[in-house]
Amino acid sequence: MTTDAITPTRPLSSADHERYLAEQSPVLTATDVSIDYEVTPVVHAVKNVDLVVNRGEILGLAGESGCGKTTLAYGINRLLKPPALLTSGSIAFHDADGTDVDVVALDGDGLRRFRWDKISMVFQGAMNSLNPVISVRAQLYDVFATHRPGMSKAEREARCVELFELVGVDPSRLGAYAHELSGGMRQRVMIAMALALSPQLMIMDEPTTALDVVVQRGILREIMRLREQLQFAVVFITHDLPLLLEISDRIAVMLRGEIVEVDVAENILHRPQHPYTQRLLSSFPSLTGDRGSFVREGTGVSQ
Ligand SMILES: Nc1ncnc2c1ncn2[C@@H]1O[C@H](COP(=O)(O)OP(=O)(O)OP(=O)(O)O)[C@@H](O)[C@H]1O
Repeated sequence: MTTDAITPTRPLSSADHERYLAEQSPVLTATDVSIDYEVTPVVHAVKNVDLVVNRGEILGLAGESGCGKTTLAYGINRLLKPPALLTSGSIAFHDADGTDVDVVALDGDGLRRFRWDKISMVFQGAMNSLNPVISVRAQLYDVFATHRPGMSKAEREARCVELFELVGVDPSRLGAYAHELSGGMRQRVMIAMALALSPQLMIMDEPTTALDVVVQRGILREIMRLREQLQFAVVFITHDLPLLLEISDRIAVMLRGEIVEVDVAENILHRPQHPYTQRLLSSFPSLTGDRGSFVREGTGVSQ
């Protein structure tokens, strides 16, 4: 049997997963989301994805490079640009104030207000996307000027200090320019910016991949501590499954644009259902005790 032969109408999951879902309250529900890149030939990057993100959880999104993780994240946050096109689906954001926001219908000011305020994103390679010619303080001030125009200068400064303390950077570095900060610090600053408006959901796309393991660990611990303290949900995207198993409440596994399995992390590790999940796990010998073949032999997606 090949993984191609398995076209579930919904991702594989377990009773534990259903129980977990039933006990949580969702912050975001994506239904039947499909995204194409309108190039020749068309790339069907995301195919009929259903995904629920619960308030305060860390949902890991796993899958090899090119499977559509980033495209899905951009779709959820309405950041797609041509040639990418959302061809089907609905995305509902369940605000803490009790209202539901139809994310697909947002535009103009409504969309600008929604992004960063409700859902923020730490992009792949974000640490290189700080503006090099203004201080990090000025960049944080910009976020407040756009989204919290009523804030006084003293309030902005106090919030900047608070944010730096939250992410473990000495507030004395607020006046620094990007090139004066280490990679790890820049990434922490990006996380501070993503936290600036207290979003209910943060999407993190390979936020620590470019960092060395010690710095990476420090930042991951910080993210886990922060989400406990501040109660935001995280969609954490990476191809690093062992890392996801450590930090996630649930994990969704993506293969060629589809979510093929979603479950609590414990079940993904010990009782994976889908052959691709099993293969992905076996490619990390440290997880299974066996020698992995996935990476070594490049036997990625076929059985
Ligand atoms: N601008 C584009 N034009 C055409 N195809 C694209 C474009 N951007 C991405 N794709 C294709 O869409 C598919 C999904 O890409 P995407 O970047 O979402 O995957 P990913 O899982 O996030 O991978 P990575 O971890 O490498 O970022 C891939 O086949 C990719 O080649």
